[in-house]
Amino acid sequence: MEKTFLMVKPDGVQRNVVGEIVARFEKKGFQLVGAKLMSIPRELAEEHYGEHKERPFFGELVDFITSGPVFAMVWQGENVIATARQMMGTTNPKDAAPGTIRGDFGLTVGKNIIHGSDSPASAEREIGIFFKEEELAEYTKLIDGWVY
Ligand SMILES: Nc1ncnc2c1ncn2[C@@H]1O[C@@H]2COP(=O)(O)O[C@H]2[C@H]1O
Repeated sequence: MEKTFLMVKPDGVQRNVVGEIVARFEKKGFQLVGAKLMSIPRELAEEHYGEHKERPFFGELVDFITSGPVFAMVWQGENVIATARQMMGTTNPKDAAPGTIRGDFGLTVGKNIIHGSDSPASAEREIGIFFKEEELAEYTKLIDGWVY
């Protein structure tokens, strides 16, 4: 079963939408296998956003993601990487469709509420950066028979 890394960014935590975001993925049928509220150390933020190192907004991005606690999560389910990105909406909330997380809660690309892995390789890398093996729960939900 596919896993992805999702993170409510500092703006989402401050704006009290953690519960609503978790509820959306739960209601969709995905399974939460790991979660924690945490402050990201600068080095971890730089590693997480390493692919953007040469971008002009890199410093701003790292400053922002370390500016307050984030809610880091691992979710599991069929096609969860792509489906979660659809549920998040486009990176820039100004283009995100209503009904998506960024479309409903965000206004600017710098404060776009949520991050989600964009491929199986980045999901594996990001889960490994943020979570230890023992922080992830493997369990069965009886309701899965009504989801799949
Ligand atoms: N022009 C920009 N200025 C500031 N931040 C940006 C810009 N473009 C992209 N980003 C951020 O860079 C982030 C990289 O991955 P995220 O999906 O977390 O969401 C992206 C945006 O929040």
